[in-house]
Amino acid sequence: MGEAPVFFVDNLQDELSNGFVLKSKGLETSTDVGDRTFVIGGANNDSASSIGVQIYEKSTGKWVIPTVLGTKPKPCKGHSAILLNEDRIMIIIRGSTQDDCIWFLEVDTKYVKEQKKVLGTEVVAWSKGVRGDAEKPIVISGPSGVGKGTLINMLMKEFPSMFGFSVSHTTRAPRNMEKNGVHYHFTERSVMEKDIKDGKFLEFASVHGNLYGTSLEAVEAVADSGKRCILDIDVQGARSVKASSLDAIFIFICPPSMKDLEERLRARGTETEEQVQKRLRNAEAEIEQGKSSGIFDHILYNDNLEECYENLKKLLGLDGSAPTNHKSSPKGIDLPLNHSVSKIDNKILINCETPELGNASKNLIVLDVSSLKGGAPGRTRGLNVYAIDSFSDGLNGIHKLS
Ligand SMILES: Nc1nc2c(ncn2[C@@H]2O[C@H](COP(=O)(O)OP(=O)(O)O)[C@@H](O)[C@H]2O)c(=O)[nH]1
Ligand SMILES: Nc1ncnc2c1ncn2[C@@H]1O[C@H](COP(=O)(O)OP(=O)(O)O)[C@@H](O)[C@H]1O
Repeated sequence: MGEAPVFFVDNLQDELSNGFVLKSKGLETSTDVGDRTFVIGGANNDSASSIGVQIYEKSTGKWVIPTVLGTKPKPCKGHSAILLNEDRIMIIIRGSTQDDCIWFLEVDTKYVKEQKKVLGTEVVAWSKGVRGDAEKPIVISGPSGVGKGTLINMLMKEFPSMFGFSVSHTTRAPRNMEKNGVHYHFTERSVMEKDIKDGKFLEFASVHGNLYGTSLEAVEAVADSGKRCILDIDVQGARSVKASSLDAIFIFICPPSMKDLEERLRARGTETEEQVQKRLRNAEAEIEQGKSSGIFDHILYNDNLEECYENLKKLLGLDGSAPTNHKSSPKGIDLPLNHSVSKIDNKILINCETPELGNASKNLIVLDVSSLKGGAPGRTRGLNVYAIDSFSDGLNGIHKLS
């Protein structure tokens, strides 16, 4: 359990500093980042704010509507905004569900800067805040027919509550047993190319003559289910993920020999002769990349399937020698609609008015943002939350919300 924050409740910062002032019936905030002002919120719609983003450039006096990447928070009854490290704005949603109240609007992070270059427009990116350090996603690559799918299915079957599969998009035609939305999102090339242009993909690549890609939504859907995300992607995709801020474990699966690989690919019976030849031609280069590119943390040889599977589980700390370190996703925080927000160093202090106990009574929630990890396009992890039950007669106890 981390050290509870040491501070004195009575020297809270004035609530009116940058970003805390709620405008237009509390549904909009404005936060200055350098010479730009980020106005977050939106038109009132059934007394809920659509959480839009507008940027006011002081130097030009112009308003800019940025491209907004990532899944944004649901419409809400208002929010507080707190600038962190000049590159992201923490948003605390009022009156939201427990696990949906902390979000980060990234305005100048590495990922946003990259996407600005790719898209050629002003960009901001949403990243949902999650508590604790969930398990890193797992990227598994390897030549066609090596056994990636077989090994992943074994993991998902043995640990159904622990792992979730990132369902890729592809322009490839479905195989007999493949279901749309389960094995892949089978997609028209024009649709996929538009979504890529709109920044909806974490990575994409042309593989064996078809387009494949991992949408941000696919990764987030697994994270939201509280499971550890498994991505089955090619070496090009692994290279892109490695360069992104999605902190993952990279595993390359090698065949015992090219002869074995050819036998397996043919025995699977899912490709035409031409496709088999193309995949085998690509396999040699992929294996070379897998071994020498430095992308992969681990290289596993899939000779005997059971042995390879045991080695994979050992890599993931699942071989029974260590307690399975699967942490059930911690609960969110119970934020009442009425709260005020202050910041002291890396501590965000949320004063929760508890009218039912009279105005004198206050609960304090402290968010420790000193060890944040990850961020868009994935989740922002490492948020530590403490609750301090304080009544008019002084502090009544500090405890970390587990
Ligand atoms: N970059 C990238 N590669 C992918 C993605 N989904 C699948 N692939 C890779 O595309 C290649 C072909 O996949 P598939 O057609 O299912 O054939 P398989 O490898 O024989 O199972 C494999 O190397 C996959 O790892 C993706 O979302 N992105
Ligand atoms: N260790 C192994 N020994 C023999 N056959 C295997 C082994 N691993 C997988 N296979 C078989 O090889 C074929 C390709 O496996 P698959 O999981 O589809 O590969 P990938 O997903 O990497 O293309 C399948 O028919 C599978 O049953």
